[in-house]
Amino acid sequence: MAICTVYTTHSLNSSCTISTPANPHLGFHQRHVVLYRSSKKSSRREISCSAGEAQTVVIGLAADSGCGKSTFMRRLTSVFGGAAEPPKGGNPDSNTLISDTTTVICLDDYHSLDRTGRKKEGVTALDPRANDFDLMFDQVKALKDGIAVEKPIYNHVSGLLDPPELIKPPKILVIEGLHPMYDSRVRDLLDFSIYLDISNEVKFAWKIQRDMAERGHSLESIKASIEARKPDFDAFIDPQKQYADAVIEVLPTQLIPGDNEGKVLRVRLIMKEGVKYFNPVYLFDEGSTISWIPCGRKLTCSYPGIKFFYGPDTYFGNEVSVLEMDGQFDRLDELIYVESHLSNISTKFYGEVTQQLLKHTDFPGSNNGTGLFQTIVGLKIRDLYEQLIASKSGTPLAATKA
Ligand SMILES: Nc1ncnc2c1ncn2[C@@H]1O[C@H](COP(=O)(O)OP(=O)(O)OP(=O)(O)O)[C@@H](O)[C@H]1O
Ligand SMILES: O=C(CO)[C@H](O)[C@H](O)COP(=O)(O)O
Repeated sequence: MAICTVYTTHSLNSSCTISTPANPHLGFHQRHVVLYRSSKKSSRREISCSAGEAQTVVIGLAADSGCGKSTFMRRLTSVFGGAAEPPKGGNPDSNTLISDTTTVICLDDYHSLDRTGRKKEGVTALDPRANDFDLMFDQVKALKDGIAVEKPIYNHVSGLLDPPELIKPPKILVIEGLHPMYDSRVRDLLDFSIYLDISNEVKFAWKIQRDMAERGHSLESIKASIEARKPDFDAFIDPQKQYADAVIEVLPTQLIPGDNEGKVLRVRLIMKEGVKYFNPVYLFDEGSTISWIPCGRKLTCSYPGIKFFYGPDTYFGNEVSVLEMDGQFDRLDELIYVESHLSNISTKFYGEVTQQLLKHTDFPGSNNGTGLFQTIVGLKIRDLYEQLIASKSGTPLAATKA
């Protein structure tokens, strides 16, 4: 029997106890979750429990708002099978998504200042002063150690901090949002990290598409909101990319000179070398530098065509491999031709990448490098998870993958 700690911000005047079922995956039996409150600050309380050997695998996904995190999460969850849903019977405005294997928590829930508070203090949500990194660290660590937490909820509808929700330790915990790699304590808990690096031109085009077409915002207000966030984005969000194991960089195409419409994209998958359980994907020949135009007999390409690049590089002083795709697919089923020339993609069967993309043609970016690379990173995360679990249980993994 070990002593475990539950971290909570729950606003109850008196303490109460909830029995929770054992978590079979972790071999962990948690006796009680204790909800209590002594002050407005987060509190911790020790309880009796027995912890098993296995741990939750923690993945960090960083990006600015409106840069495709939700879309990426939907692709990742799909790779593991099963749908991701908000906690059943909970707050309808919860930001959490739970599936059989993964729980995705949104780091907006660790805003320490609500909308009014930020306005009063004159800070944006990107500013570390508007976020509670102590609680974020305590709770991610607790979940990684197999301990349930009472996580706050930031309500994007009301702009208020709602009463917390119970999060049980999943097999894979994804922490997504503005700051998963900002605090070194939280960063050290990550088994793998991803940064979605959307260039200003493309971010603007996506924002217009969503906020103007779907949410009725004016062009001026979209421009003003991007400009207002930019200094804090540059200071606190963008620097996190130096820590990421994989970066998906989205830029305007180079196939159409002077294009800044953001419709045709040049997408780069930057993969750090030497990361445990992560072998970078390569095109044709590992370590070579390759430029490939696949358009011809096996791939239909209309203007402006498709161009791939693969090669070694350095990124913030780290050795990386870069795989790049510029352009878009006319026929998604023909992606199999490209897939068959990629190696280390961690598929379980021939054509799995193509199948995943065909399953979700309605997701934004399915016909270009954003969808292709998000899907590949999803497969690499599945592989990393399986290798981590096998290494802990001492079971060798069957060598099957492409
Ligand atoms: N790969 C893509 N290609 C084209 N447009 C995209 C792509 N990914 C995202 N978008 C656009 O950006 C919008 C936001 O995407 P998504 O909801 O995935 O981002 P998010 O980072 O989760 O946003 P938020 O943090 O604001 O909830 C989409 O509605 C779409 O208009
Ligand atoms: O950058 C953001 C992350 O999604 C949001 O702007 C932040 O969470 C504040 O939310 P809201 O604008 O709903 O008050």
